[in-house]
Amino acid sequence: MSGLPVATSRETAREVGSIAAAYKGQVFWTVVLYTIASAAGLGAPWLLGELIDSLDAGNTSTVDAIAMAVAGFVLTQALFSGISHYVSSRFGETVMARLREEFVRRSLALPLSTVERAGTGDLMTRSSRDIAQLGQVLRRAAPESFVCVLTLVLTLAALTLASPLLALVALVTTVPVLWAPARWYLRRAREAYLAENATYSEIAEGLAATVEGARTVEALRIQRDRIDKGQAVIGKSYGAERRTLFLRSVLFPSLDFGVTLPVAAVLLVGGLMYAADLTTLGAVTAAVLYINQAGEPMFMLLAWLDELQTGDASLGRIIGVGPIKQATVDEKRPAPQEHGAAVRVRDVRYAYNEGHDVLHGVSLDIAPGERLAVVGPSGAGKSTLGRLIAGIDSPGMGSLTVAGHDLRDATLEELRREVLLVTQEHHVFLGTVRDNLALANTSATDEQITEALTAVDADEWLASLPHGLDTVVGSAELKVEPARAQQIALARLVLADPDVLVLDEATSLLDPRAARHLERHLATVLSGRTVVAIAHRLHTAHDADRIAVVEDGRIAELGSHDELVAAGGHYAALWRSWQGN
Ligand SMILES: Nc1ncnc2c1ncn2[C@@H]1O[C@H](COP(=O)(O)OP(=O)(O)OP(=O)(O)O)[C@@H](O)[C@H]1O
Repeated sequence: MSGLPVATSRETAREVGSIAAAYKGQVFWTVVLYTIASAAGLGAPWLLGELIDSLDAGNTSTVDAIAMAVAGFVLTQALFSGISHYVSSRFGETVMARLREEFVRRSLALPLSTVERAGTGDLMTRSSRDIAQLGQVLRRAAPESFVCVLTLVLTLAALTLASPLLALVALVTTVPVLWAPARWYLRRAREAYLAENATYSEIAEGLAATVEGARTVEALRIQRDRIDKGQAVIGKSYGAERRTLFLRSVLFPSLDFGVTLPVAAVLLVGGLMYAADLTTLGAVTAAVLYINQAGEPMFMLLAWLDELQTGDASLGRIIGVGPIKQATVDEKRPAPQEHGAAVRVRDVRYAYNEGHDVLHGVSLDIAPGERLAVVGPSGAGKSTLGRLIAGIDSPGMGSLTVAGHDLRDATLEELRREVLLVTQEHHVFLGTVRDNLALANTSATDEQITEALTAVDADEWLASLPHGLDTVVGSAELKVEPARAQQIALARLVLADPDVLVLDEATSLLDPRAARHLERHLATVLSGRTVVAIAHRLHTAHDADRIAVVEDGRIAELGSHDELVAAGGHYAALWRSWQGN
């Protein structure tokens, strides 16, 4: 199982840039408000230095005025900090909403085969844990880090004004001590957090598979095996968590040291300077207060770096899900005037695992509106061919077009309009019958939904429901029988009304008589659409315009029922044994 892709650091940086550009106004006001709040915080130490110098000079008349001014600065800082927090939280929530919506769009635009290969656990973890982690970064880490940087720059400027020499002492004792551990940490953190998050996906995937397959696990008595597998993944996750914990346990003590050292150095050098009459007591006091004040943002900034790293890893996982393929107005293809599209398959090869082709150069032309049945032994490659025609997988070699278009270039909307696949697996979502059917066509009226259910012989079932289309289905109490779910899936197909339909054993759960009745009824409703019907029951083949017999990944026979029976090949043998049964 291969996980979904993760965006590179450059791609996440580009995404952050595009978010900042999209919310210029909010970013601007957040910066302005935080700058005012941070600048106001610098007034008090300066004034306290002034106060000490005045008292040192025996002047007490300015004490009240300075105390009032200090109170004014403190109040201004508190007020603007509050407003800044409010503005940045709103900004964070807005961006989160945008990212969540984008994540859903990206996930829905993923090719089914990609989701199948990645497993649902990865998507689930990205949509829950990663989004929550990113929310924490946007709401707190990003604005707080910004405030820390701003406060540090302004504090350094104020410190330089108070005493350039002491500012130099502070810089010399801080930067090298913090630089080395921060650099060491940053070089390792992204990879380590990505690895940690990937293990959460694996845990979720394993749990989801065990829960979904609980019956099979019970039947095969493989509980121990599932538990062992779960524990192995948890062990891996524990290892990944220990790695990030190790990184943090090196970073944080270094930060503590790097923040305390300059205070001691400035006190020492400032004391010596004062003793040598090179500075005033007020300047040393202001310098020490500034450095002390800078300690907290410095420590916080490096601590937030940790959060920013996890946020970066989460953003990479969220936007890495895939680009959103949207047709521009020019690219949009005109809707076909008539239903039914030609399917052209040319020398198509396909392998699930490299080097093991399951289709060995299939070529096939299906005319618009033709019904082609595909028959053949189990494992011959019929479903694989169906998935390729439906655009779920792309051919490894060769070309495949529907109405002249290569499905690889199609947007999700175009794909939906052009070709749909119905297999034996169907899901009935918890909701009303109407909601379940309108999934295929959100603008469908009640009348159209009823007609679609009639087309698949489910009209009597609908009439028997206590609240008709408003009846809620899909929960444990209102479970829909698998055969009924198959009818619902086919009714969705009628509502979606694509040009090409691929039916892979789509009526296999119905009894043969009901299946044949449904297929004939459906054929009338869908007349004119191109249909590829993969079938085990040969009555489907008998009713089709042409039949393709697939054997060992190749088309072994192709022709109408009568032609193939007359030819006396594999199909004729199959038909004889089917009739015998
Ligand atoms: N997801 C997959 N990963 C790997 N191999 C696969 C996968 N799906 C199918 N195969 C293999 O590809 C080959 C063709 O399978 P396919 O399902 O297309 O055959 P089929 O003719 O539809 O069989 P059936 O009638 O049993 O459904 C088989 O050997 C099968 O084991």
